[in-house]
Amino acid sequence: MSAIEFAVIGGTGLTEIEGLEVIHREVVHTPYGEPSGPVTHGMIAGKRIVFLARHGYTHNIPPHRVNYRANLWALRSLGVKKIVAIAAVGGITPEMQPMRLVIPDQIVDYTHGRAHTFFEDGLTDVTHIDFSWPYCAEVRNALLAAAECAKLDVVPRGTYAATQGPRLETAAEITRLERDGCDLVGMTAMPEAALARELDLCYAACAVVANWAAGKDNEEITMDDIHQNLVVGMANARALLRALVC
Ligand SMILES: CSC[C@H]1O[C@H](OP(=O)(O)O)[C@H](O)[C@@H]1O
Ligand code: HPA
Repeated sequence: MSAIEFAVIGGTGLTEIEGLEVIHREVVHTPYGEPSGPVTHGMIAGKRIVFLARHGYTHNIPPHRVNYRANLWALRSLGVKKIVAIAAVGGITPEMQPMRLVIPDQIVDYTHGRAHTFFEDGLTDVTHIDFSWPYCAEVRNALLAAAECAKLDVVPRGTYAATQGPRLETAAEITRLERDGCDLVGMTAMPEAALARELDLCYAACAVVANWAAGKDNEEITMDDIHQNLVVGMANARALLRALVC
């Protein structure tokens, strides 16, 4: 069988890839415990990919409880080298309008208490990865090229603020994130991106703006609005994934 081209980690609004020709689902056990669910092997536009739903296929695992280490370890154990993460986010700066796709290029980590490294068991020399550029250029560039090829509107950069959740932020917290230089806010980029780097996996993300972040318009943030925006945004994200393998 052909090699896996890349893995997709789907998040809120993408617990399966419509149009994916499923080959089989594989339960993978790891030294770090169980991943969020079985890994789905499938074909998209004639290429082999694997898919994993970050919050579980029934979307029941909150962001601070995702076993990020098991997810990344499982994908690598299957031979995955490249990962596209799909992530719903709140938009902070004016370009980051609901339903838009963004290919972020930076992260600020505000999470705490998550298992965030593979290098802590004392079995290897103390290891400090370079994380100056947290997203892998090769997959980022492939996403940008796919967007151009499919004529999809994407914002080509943005700083992702990773918050702890599961609650949404206060308006004052969003003001602080904006002051810190953040454009987008979500709850899952960390430790996911850093763990991918620790395993030498080429990892980049497509963020889908689900709502204006707290205080950015005068409306209450409702899950109904988020879901409606994600229906449109995720359809574009799926088109981007198809273009990635065309
Ligand atoms: C209000 S939805 C918040 C939820 O959606 C994002 O998940 P993901 O990054 O997996 O798409 C965000 O990080 C939160 O977990
Ligand atoms: O406003 C938000 N904040 C944090 N995470 C999110 N994921 C979607 N929207 C948001």
